[in-house]
Amino acid sequence: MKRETVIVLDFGGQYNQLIARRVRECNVYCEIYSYKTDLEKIKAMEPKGIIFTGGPNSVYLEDSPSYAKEIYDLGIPVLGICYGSQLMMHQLGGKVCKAPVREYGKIEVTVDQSSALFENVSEKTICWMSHNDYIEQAAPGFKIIAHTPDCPVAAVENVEKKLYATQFHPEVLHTKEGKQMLANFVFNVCGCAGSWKMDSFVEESIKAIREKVGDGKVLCALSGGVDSSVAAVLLSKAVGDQLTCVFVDHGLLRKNEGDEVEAVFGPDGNYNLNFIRVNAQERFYEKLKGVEEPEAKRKIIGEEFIRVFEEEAKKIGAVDFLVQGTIYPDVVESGVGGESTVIKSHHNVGGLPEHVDFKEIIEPLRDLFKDEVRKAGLELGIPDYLVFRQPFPGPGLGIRIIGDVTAEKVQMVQDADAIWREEIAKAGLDKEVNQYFAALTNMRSVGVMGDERTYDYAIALRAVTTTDFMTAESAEIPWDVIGRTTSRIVNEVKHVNRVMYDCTGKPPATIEFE
Ligand SMILES: Nc1ncnc2c1ncn2[C@@H]1O[C@H](COP(=O)(O)OP(=O)(O)OP(=O)(O)O)[C@@H](O)[C@H]1O
Ligand SMILES: O=c1[nH]c(=O)c2[nH+]cn([C@@H]3O[C@H](COP(=O)(O)O)[C@@H](O)[C@H]3O)c2[nH]1
Ligand SMILES: NC(=O)CC[C@H](N)C(=O)O
Ligand SMILES: [Mg+2]
Repeated sequence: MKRETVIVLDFGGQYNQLIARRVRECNVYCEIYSYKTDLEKIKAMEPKGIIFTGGPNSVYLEDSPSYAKEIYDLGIPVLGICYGSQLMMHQLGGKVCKAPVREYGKIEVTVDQSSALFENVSEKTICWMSHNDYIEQAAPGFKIIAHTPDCPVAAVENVEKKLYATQFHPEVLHTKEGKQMLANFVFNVCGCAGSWKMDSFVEESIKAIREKVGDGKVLCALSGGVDSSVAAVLLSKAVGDQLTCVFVDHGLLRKNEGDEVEAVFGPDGNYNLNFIRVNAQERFYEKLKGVEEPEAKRKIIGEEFIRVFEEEAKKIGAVDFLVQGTIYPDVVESGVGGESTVIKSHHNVGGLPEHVDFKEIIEPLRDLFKDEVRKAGLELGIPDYLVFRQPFPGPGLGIRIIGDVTAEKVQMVQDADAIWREEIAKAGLDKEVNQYFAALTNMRSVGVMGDERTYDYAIALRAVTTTDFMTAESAEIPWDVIGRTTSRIVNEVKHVNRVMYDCTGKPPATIEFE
């Protein structure tokens, strides 16, 4: 019997992997294919259902991604999401145009009538929207099943043809009952049984790594962060002594971080690893001198990392494989996960140089989200305090200092960041807030301190709550915590005379500043 499969057709949305993941959470196997995939190929897979993703384009413009119209006549259920919903309406005779009011963020959606898609969903339900265009008129044969004050067509259905579409994104957690809606599509509309189970990820990965590596040598890029720690422990279980972990101190780490990582993973630490710490501060500062453009900075850091790994590999001799703790969000934001646009080149994906002197890069966590990586970490017996640490980006403070990077600026942001982290921990907020840090805006402004005029830098404080780091909300930190932090920073950190709190969510901002 064929394995029950739902196919996600990728039109360039940012959340495609989330859609696949929600389907997998229903115990239904799911794969993502580009919209450029031939209809015959899709038909041959005999999917139980097809989901069209969102995407940045406008369906009514020429050259926007489209698909063979026959897909709607196969009798296979189709769910269109955002761009996907607009495409379905556009192709089947509805009208899509620029919306008079664009919707962004959480919006209350009113369900107008019962539908297989909305079983067990409240009549008024908070959904997450992100669109500039809208469906002005549904296609003939479709019934409008939900709306919002600014969006007359928030969801439609054609029961007979098993076609469904939502302007909002059910796959993101901000859509309160989105999981239910996707489960409704998968079970009620596609008629899936939900008998597929994800095999034990850890076990399968260890087996696959052993097969690939054989008796070769492996270098693991270890930052001490969650992802590479999980990758390193996984690798060490798989190939033992054939593994060497290399930790690079590029001078863009948080205060005292180099020593802390060494204490855990080094010779006196808890793991029996071949561990090398490379102090590469000077060469990174030299390469970054005077560079302001964020993507240029990311690429320089990405390349320099690799050059350091290559040099270390040469010293060890005969190293074929480089392991990185890359996870899915790194891939999608770098714009290489399918049809999505480049938001920022993560140093370990889009920031990699063209030529890398290893036979192969192994990335065992590449398809997982952060919370899934954490689950794998726990399964591997890594202690809670390591598994639940907040993430820290590979390019480090290099992308938290807007504009050019200097050793003085690094010190400012390190000191401010240490104060912010200390105050957050003291207030007992470190478990609730998923990522928090200080950044150095490149802005200088006038202040007055001790009756003297100052013309100094502004620090921005950031704290966000999120589960998957694909979307995030600015955390509501009590004012007294922000106040205490502010006065400590301006008093204790030289050349800072102003502190701001970033209230923006993601989107429209991102978590990091560059
Ligand atoms: N300072 C570093 N030294 C060596 N490798 C690094 C360093 N920083 C990042 N890397 C490599 O780049 C990968 C991606 O970095 P990233 O910050 O996303 O992951 P992480 O540090 O492992 O986990 P976390 O997201 O929790 O910080 C890491 O998994 C690691 O392989
Ligand atoms: O290893 C990394 N290399 C990078 O180049 C990078 N850029 C962002 N991040 C982390 O990814 C998450 C999402 O960040 P953004 O909202 O800023 O894209 C957040 O957790 C960021 O800290 C990175 N991690
Ligand atoms: N998120 C999306 O899929 C956006 C679809 C389309 N570009 C719009 O703005 O309406
Ligand atoms: Mg990190």
